[in-house]
Amino acid sequence: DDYEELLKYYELHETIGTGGFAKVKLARHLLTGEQVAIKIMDKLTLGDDLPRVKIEIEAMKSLSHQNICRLYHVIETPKKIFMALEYCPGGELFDYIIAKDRLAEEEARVFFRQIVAAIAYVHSQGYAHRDLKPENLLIDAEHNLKLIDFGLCAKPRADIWSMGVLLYALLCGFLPFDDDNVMILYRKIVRGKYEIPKWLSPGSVLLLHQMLQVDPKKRIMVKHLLNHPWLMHGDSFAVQWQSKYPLGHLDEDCITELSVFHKCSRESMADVISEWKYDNVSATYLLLQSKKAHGKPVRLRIPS
Ligand SMILES: COc1cccc(Nc2ncc(-c3ccc(C(=O)NCC(=O)Nc4ccccc4)cc3)c(OCC3CCNCC3)n2)c1
Repeated sequence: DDYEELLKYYELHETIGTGGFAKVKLARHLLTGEQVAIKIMDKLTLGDDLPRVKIEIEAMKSLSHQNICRLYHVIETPKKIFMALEYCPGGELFDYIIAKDRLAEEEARVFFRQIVAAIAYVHSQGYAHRDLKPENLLIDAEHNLKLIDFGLCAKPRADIWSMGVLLYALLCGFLPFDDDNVMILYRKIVRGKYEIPKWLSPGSVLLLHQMLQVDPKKRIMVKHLLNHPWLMHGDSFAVQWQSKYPLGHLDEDCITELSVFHKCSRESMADVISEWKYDNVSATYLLLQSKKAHGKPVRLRIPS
């Protein structure tokens, strides 16, 4: 059946989310013991969306960044597409903001710097996010943000306004433009007027004004956000948006552990990994790299 291949490498646990055309389940990768999110899509349900899904999966294979959920493994069967993705134990930023009512300016700044870094990186790879919202930003084990669910379109300008809405939600705990009636909501958006709560600092009010401009030409550009005074407040430095894990660089310890496990030379192991087939070798290498980044031993489990 369609799950046979998947269950060779993962043990499946509870469903952690259901989106439009996908279900996301928590799972554990057997060889490394690491938790992953398995995104399950049904080809029949996808219908005409299948080509777009394939394009986005190809795009995700080239997106490797500390603030973007990593793709580890793709398994395609007659009826299903499975994607093993980075699991974020902290859940959605949306729930985190609700639980805290709103974030202090310092915490909002740390998170917002990570959002700007992720978007600057996605743009540098020639993509734009289509659906920036607190539900699509997850919190990892080190309390860092990870961007998910890319709808890939080439309208980078659209992302600045969405980032302004996100920053407003972080600082205020509610949205700048909101209404149950979608026509009233639309009118509020094109009018561009929003409430400025008394707790907002003058610096944050100015930045929001620069991002929430109705006229896209008047909006601040991502490259000017990277060293914007509000983002640099305190002794911070400009946002370091480049990837810490460029695809070309392979980690020696992970190669060694994999070559010992597969009883082959380190050179041939490095060659196999560099093919980036997004099979179990890719998943095992990337999950070993993740273990190392989290201070865990770079070790594989002997299958029982
Ligand atoms: C602990 O409690 C909790 C509670 C909640 C979550 C977690 N953790 C947690 N970790 C990781 C994920 C995940 C990672 C990556 C991707 C992804 O990158 N997709 C990108 C992607 O598939 N593009 C794409 C490719 C082809 C076609 C179309 C698009 C998708 C999902 C997750 O999901 C749960 C959903 C639930 C609904 N809101 C969004 C998150 N949840 C944990």
